[in-house]
Amino acid sequence: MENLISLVNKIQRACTALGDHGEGSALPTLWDSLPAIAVVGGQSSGKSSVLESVVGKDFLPRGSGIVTRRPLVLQLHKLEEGSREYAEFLHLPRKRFTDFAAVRKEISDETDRETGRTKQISSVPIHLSIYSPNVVNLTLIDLPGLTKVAVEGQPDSIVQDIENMVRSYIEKPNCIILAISPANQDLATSDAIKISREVDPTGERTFGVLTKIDLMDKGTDAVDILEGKAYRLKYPWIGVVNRSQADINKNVDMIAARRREREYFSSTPEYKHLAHRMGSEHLAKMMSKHLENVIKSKIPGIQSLINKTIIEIETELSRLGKPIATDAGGKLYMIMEICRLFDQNYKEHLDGVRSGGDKIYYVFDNQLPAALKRLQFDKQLAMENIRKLITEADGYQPHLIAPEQGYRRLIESTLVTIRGPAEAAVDAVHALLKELVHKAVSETPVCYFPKLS
Ligand SMILES: Nc1nc2c(ncn2[C@@H]2O[C@H](COP(=O)(O)OP(=O)(O)OP(=O)(O)O)[C@@H](O)[C@H]2O)c(=O)[nH]1
Repeated sequence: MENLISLVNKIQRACTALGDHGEGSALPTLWDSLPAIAVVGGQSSGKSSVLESVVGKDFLPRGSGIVTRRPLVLQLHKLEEGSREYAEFLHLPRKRFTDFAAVRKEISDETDRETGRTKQISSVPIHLSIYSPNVVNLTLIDLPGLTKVAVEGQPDSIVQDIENMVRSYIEKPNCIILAISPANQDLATSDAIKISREVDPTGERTFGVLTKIDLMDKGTDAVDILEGKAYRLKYPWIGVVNRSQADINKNVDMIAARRREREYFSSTPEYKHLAHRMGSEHLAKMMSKHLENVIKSKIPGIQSLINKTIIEIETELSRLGKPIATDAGGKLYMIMEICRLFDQNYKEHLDGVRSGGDKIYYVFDNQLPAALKRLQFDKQLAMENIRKLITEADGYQPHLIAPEQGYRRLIESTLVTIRGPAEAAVDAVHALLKELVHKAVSETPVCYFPKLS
């Protein structure tokens, strides 16, 4: 079963390498059909903290304002006990990061590379794989935090842009939504619950996570929510207690934080009875199990989509013809070869080896003579007209030998009459030659020709 998640991880990486980020990709998109878990929530709701707790490592950029500005596809791979943990980015294939502070820096730098050092966002994801004995196999997508107002340096559209980006991920039926809401705020105002209700009204694929339980006002607790009495979702709510800002400042490590979280739930009287299904470790295990089940149910569909895509791409490849040589000599040879093949086909069409050349003969043998016959030469060459033209041509001078000027005028005026049919014949032959060029192009096996108009 664990292999299923790794398999989907590999397919996701292949999609990104091929530029498939879902809708809008040039190729048929496979990305959209792969199940994934997207983490959504308002800014400072605790998304990064949840992700770090699940991984058990400090590795996400922190700071005030908007920090996550590109989707982060985080693939967790479980290693055998005792193995050394490391991280890898898809955009830096052969580089292993063992220092997680460097991972954090690379996420920031890579975000800046795409968006510039502005506070803009981009929907092109960063792919990070973490290999560790302390993780479960899981793929999570961290998305920018939903916000209500643009801060300085951001366009007014940022609020809507973030919402659109988040929506584009979570509205896909294959997306499992991890909706993060802070317990110290009224759930009715939770951005995560609001947006996930819109895209998943039945709650089939939404998991509610309640953070900051330790920060609730004295005398209040989250028992009603965690027991599913208030804000019922299809799956039970999971409460977590992440590191506070003071803990982060004091460099409290994640393992200690997880231990403290366990102790918090098992020793707080209100939550004792729920302790077995609370906390980041439980969250990670449950999401991994759920992801596996979803993948299992989607495998036949994914398989048939891959097969269909392979067939489509192979057809496209064979339509494109032989691969093009990379060196100048090879390219020149290929161009000459294509020209030669085209030339041969075209000539065969004209010569009658292939069809089409006979239509040109028909124009001269039938169309043009028929049109000429329809002209009224009788009127043009009537004695009366000839006499008039000849007389007018010489003016007051008597013609001595032959009325040369008159003959010329007569021939010129007759030629004007046949101009129309002659031009129609030229146009017809031109159209036929173009048609033969198209035919010869389509019959030339290597189709690298620019589209002929
Ligand atoms: N005490 C306590 N503090 C928490 C908890 N969860 C998060 N925090 C603190 O809340 C602040 C915001 O948490 P983050 O994890 O950065 O929130 P975020 O949603 O990723 O924020 P953005 O990236 O800005 O959208 C940090 O100072 C955390 O230490 C919690 O369960 N308990």
